[in-house]
Amino acid sequence: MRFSKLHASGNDFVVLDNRDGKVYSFVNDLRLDMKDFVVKVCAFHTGVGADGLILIESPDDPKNHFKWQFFNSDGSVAEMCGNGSRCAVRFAYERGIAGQEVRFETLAGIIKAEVLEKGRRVKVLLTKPKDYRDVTLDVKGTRLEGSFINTGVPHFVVRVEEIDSLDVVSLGRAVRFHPAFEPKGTNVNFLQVVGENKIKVRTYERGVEGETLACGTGATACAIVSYLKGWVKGSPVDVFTKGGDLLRIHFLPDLQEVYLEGPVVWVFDGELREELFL
Ligand SMILES: N[C@@H](CCC[C@H](N)C(=O)O)C(=O)O
Repeated sequence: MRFSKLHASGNDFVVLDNRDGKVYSFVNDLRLDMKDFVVKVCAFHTGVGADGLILIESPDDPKNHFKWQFFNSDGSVAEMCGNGSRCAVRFAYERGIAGQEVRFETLAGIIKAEVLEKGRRVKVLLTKPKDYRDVTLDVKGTRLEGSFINTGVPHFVVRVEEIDSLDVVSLGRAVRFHPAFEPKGTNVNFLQVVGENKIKVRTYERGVEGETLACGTGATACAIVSYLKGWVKGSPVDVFTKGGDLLRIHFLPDLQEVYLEGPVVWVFDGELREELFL
């Protein structure tokens, strides 16, 4: 089973072309379910290793170039993934599934994207931010006065003064499973303002259950909350990620359009063997 490995600012994904349904046949023939398949493929050391897995499928509406199924590395399905979108768009562009302007179907709605620099950069029009509210939590003896916002998937955002020394995994896990966000939980983002229209972000990701090197919808959530709180002046906001890459978040003043832009790397192509699943 052919696969490709791409990463967007260190948020890495296994991408498979499932337009002919072959991935489902492969999984069924092995008497697996998709969750088992995803967990084994995404496992570091014993699998390919990735934060998530993306299936590229034929669109329901022919006006769109493709539909995707997005899975976190724990096998859970997420409605959307900003960095995964950038990888999926690069894959579709290089495989001739789409041109420079791309439209694809997700559980969060139709996502439009633009291919830049022959796919080495991709700019994605995310879903309109929604469900914005302030949230105060007491976790592990710490009071977190933050905000909740949905930028395609749910995000909790809190500003801190010193981000590098933060125990993101411990605090992040406590917030991710907090009753305030039941039943589906939330991604957890910490941000530090590091300049005019510049923030640094670290993210504990739902479904990866750990800190990732970048989170696109998380970076966007932090940029939008920073704008709404007046911590930055406006668009574009530069987001420095854990992995060191810079993501650029563009948006209209009324937030009717919000874009995530950044680099994409196509790492390698490979072949999944059945023995991985035995
Ligand atoms: N890394 C992604 C977010 C992927 C989904 C997230 N883990 C969730 O389950 O909500 C991004 O770049 O947005």
